[in-house]
Amino acid sequence: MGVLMEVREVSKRFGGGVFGGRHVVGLDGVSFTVDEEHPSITTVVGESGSGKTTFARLMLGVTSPTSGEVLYRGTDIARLSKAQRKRFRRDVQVVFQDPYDVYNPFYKVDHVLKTTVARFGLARSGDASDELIEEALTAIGLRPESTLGRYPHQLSGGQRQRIMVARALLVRPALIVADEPVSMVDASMRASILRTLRRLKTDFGISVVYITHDLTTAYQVGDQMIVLYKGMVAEAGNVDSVVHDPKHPYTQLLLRSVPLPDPDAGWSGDTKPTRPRRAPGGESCAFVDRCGFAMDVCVERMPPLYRTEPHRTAACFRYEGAPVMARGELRDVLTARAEAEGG
Ligand SMILES: Nc1ncnc2c1ncn2[C@@H]1O[C@H](COP(=O)(O)OP(=O)(O)OP(=O)(O)O)[C@@H](O)[C@H]1O
Repeated sequence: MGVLMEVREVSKRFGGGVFGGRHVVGLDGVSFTVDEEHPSITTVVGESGSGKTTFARLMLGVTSPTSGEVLYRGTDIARLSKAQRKRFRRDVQVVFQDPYDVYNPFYKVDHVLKTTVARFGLARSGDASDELIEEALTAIGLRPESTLGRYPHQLSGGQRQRIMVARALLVRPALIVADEPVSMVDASMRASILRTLRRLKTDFGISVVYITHDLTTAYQVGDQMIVLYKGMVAEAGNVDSVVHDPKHPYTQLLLRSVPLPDPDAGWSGDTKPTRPRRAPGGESCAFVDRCGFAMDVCVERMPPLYRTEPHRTAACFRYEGAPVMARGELRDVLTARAEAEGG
């Protein structure tokens, strides 16, 4: 027991190469921990290109960091032994944005579930396999008799996605990384899938990293939130306080553009884009060109993460005076909440 996964000061750059061309920053110095004893739902939000998918791919080990480490049970995932890798593949499951891609259109949906049972050796007989599959479908609110025996195209996008959640649940993972799981699903199904994600935590003790550009669903499903901007953490903390009292002007901007379930939810401050002030070639706050609060210091330096409260942090000079977080301390900010709540 203890720490299941740790993302430690991870950065990912694309391109550049040996000839020194321009590189693109996918992720920059992000730290994060998944604690096995205190399952939690962490939402990672940000607009297109903010680094959300890069974050997911790093956690899944399908891409490797340019610097920093991704650890699974204390071992760098690039250096797992065969046995550790097998366990990792089982412990950490993924649900993708578009479930249709995962299905083979020539096979009934049962196939994708049976393959998972076989791959992980979850059952000793066909009957035991069927039983497990039915259990998983029922647990996520699907009726096996109206789901099994059908082809992918005979089900709705929402049903296909829920089968993907059932598939992940089959192996009883410790963590599910869900990358935009409801963005292709209609509104009625969306709420039900989000409820299912929460039940994964409450009923099965599974942590979820929920990746989305949609603050409304992030608010509905998450315990804690990491707001990414241009690959960097702009703000992080527990979902309620981030949404009801956003600290970073970028989060405030994001919140201004979405209808929240709570109409009384206010936003502190007023962020209007101002004229670009970024110093050419200089290091400045990544958000300075869009920020209505930009000060001289924002053009001169990059803001560190300030720990505005024990479980909150924001990379913004407006909070100068609050303790500056040490490298990697983000995991403590988010863990502090999990500990405070006992899960
Ligand atoms: N394989 C790649 N090669 C080059 N650049 C990449 C690659 N993958 C991502 N990037 C760049 O890294 C940055 C972060 O991309 P990423 O896909 O992680 O963002 P995102 O927040 O998931 O966006 P979206 O919501 O559009 O999927 C972007 O600028 C993107 O163009």
